[in-house]
Order: sequence, then C-alpha cells, then structure tokens
Amino acid sequence: MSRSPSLPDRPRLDLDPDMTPEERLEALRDHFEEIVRINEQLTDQLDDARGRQTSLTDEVDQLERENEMLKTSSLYIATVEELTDDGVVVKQHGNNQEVLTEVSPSMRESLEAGDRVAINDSFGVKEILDPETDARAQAMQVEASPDVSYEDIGGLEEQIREVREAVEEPLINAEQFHEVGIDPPSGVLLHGPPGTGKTMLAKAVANETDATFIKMAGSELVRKFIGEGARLVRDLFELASERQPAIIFIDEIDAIAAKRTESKTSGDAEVQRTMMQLLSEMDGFDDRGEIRIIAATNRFDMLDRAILRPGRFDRLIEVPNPDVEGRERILEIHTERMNLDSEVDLRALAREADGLSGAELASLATEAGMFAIRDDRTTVEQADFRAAREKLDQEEESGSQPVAFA
Ligand SMILES: Nc1ncnc2c1ncn2[C@@H]1O[C@H](COP(=O)(O)OP(=O)(O)OP(=O)(O)O)[C@@H](O)[C@H]1O
Repeated sequence: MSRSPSLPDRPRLDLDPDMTPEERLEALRDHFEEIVRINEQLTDQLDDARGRQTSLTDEVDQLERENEMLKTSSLYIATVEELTDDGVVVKQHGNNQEVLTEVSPSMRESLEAGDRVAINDSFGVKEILDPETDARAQAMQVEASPDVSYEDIGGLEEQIREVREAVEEPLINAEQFHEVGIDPPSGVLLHGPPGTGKTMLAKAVANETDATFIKMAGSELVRKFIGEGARLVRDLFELASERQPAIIFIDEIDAIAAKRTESKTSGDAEVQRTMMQLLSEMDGFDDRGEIRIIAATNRFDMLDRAILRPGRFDRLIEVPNPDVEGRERILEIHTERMNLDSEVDLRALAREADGLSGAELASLATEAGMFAIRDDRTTVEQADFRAAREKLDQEEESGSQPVAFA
C-alpha cells in the first residue's frame, strides 16, 4: 500500500517591528496567499484520501461477500445438458431449472454433456461429481443453513409450536430431557395436502437450531435408484451423523413406507428393503447424538402402520390447508415485497380463496404481479388478483400445473 503524502508545513508569519505599514500589509498579504494555497493543497489531499477510502470500502465489501460465499457451503446438483459457444447449459435437479452458465476454460475442457456437476447459488459450476458422490447427492439435498424462518410460514402457529417442542427443544435442551429422564419423540411425521408448508416447517426448524438440513425424496429414491435404496438410507444417516446437528427430512415417505401389497414384483421387494433399512436406522437412533428426523406425506392413508410405532414416527402433526386467517397471513407474507395499491384488500381475497393451499396462494400473488407487469403498471391492484385467480382456476380445470414460485 502506498504511503500517504506528508502534510504541508504550517506557514509562519514573520513581522519585523521595524517594518513600515506598507511592508507589514505586503507581508500579511503574502501570508494570506500562502494560507489559501496550502488550504487548496489540503483540500486536494482530502479528496484523494476520500477517493481511496471509497475504493478500500468497496474492497472490504467485496472481501466480505467472498467470505460469506465461502462460508455457505451448500451446492446444488445439476446435469450438463449442452456445451454451446455462449457457455454451458445445465439443468438443476429438483426444480429442473435450465440455465446457461459460464465456466472456466479448464473446467470446460473436462466437461461433457450428461456429466453431473455441483453448482453454487449463482449457477457457477464448482465441481464435476464422481459417481459415488453423485448417487448420494442426487438423492439428498444438503443445506448448511436453509433460509426459511418461522415468520415466513403463515397460518401454522399450532404446528410450529408442536414442531418446536418435538424437534427444536430436544436439540437445544438435550440435557434437560436427559435429566428429566424422558426420551424426546423419535421422529415427527407431517401429513397433509400438497403445498401446505411441510417442507418449510422442516427447513425453519433446521434454520432455528443451526442444524444442517438434509432432504431426501422417497419417490426419487425408489424410482431412480433401484437397488441402491437401502444403501442410500444408510448413507443418509451417516451423512447426518457427520454433519450434526442435523435434521433429516424425508419427503413423500409414502413412496418407501406404503402398506404392503400382495404383489411380489421386484420393485416392491426393493421398496421393502429400503423401508426396513429406514426402520432399523431409526431403531438404533437413540445414541446418534444431535440428529432429528422429520418425514412428510400427502398420503397418510397409504402408510404402513409399522412406521408409526413408538420409537419411530411417533409424533404426528397434521398440516392442513389454511383457514381464512391463515390465508390472509400467507398472502401478507407473499405480498410483503410487492408494490400493492392501497385499495388491495387481502382479507377479502383470503375469504374468496377458500380451499387454496399455501403454495397456490404464493402463485396467486406472483401471478397478480405478472398481470400488473403485462399492463405496464408498477402497482398491483385488486383486479390483478382476481384475474390471477381466474387464470389459476382455469389451469387447474385444464389439469396443467400452475407455475410454482418459491
Ligand atoms: N403456510 C405457508 N406459509 C407461507 N408460504 C407457504 C405456506 N405453505 C406453502 N407456502 C408456499 O408454497 C411453497 C411450497 O411449500 P412447501 O414445499 O413447504 O409445501 P409442502 O407441504 O412441503 O408441499 P409438498 O407436500 O407438495 O412437498 C413454499 O415455498 C411457499 O412459497
């Protein structure tokens, strides 16, 4: 770093008592000019210093951002679809989002279409996955610190309270459970219709307890990894134990824990093995330390009751579609950052949205915003919500999936 230039000396005023008044005036004038010159010089130096300060502040900001990025270790899994002149097209697993991203020339040389890669939040390709990590990573989504908090969840106060009691308390106050002499619930099962906030609940509790969130989708497990299910369940618990405190979230657990059927196809046997592995992992769960397990299902009626026995998923929490207050709160949450016209009446909209899930209300808000944009407005009006509702209803009637907006 260059050293700052030294400050100019303070000018001296030497007045000789023998001077004539004219000479004194002349000396004072010179002195005044000297002070003005030095003042200009100091102002220039100050401007330089301010300029340097701004660029150093920018540098500090940049370093802080890089530091933050290094601290957030979660990466997403994607498949390379195509190498084009403009970059590499990758498709993210889970949400199937396709993006065009740039990669370094050396990375590009080693990439081929079909490769599985780990990408960061800005879709930068960070590494090419070897087949071992690959199978694990495809089935599991790992987030060091999910960004969902309890305040982001509308209308589920009672469910939040129950999840906190069953999952958060045992993680935070393990010692107290030990001293009182009771075992905390082994596993929590969230059940209810799709899009009601089950995944959000699990993420929020992981966030609140600073636990790693490890999500595995039951359906993916048996559909994509035939023959690997049981091993992946073992891996899942192993990974959680390496990353504890951790919350394991098994979505669509009905896919691996459905009632036994009469058919004896090899697919069924595979599902059975996967479920048996899950049960045996849960049965040996006591001394695993700071790991909690949450599962979710939209098909509670299909579940094999064996998984609901004490010591397994022994805390059931129903997550229903929101009531009118819940719907209003969810609309408030999802319109918080939107520029709403003062006439917009969320209460009335919530009353009209009977039967809509949290996910559908989120889509309604975004869709209303889209109507405003199409109309070249920056304020979203009540009519936009009505138009959005009609569009979503039509989509539902025609069977097409509404766009899911996170
Ligand atoms: N109670 C809620 N409060 C606020 N937003 C919600 C709520 N429920 C759902 N959402 C919105 O819907 C999206 C999907 O919710 P989430 O994935 O938690 O549902 P889910 O119950 O796990 O669904 P599925 O059973 O289909 O997996 C969320 O990202 C959020 O935008």
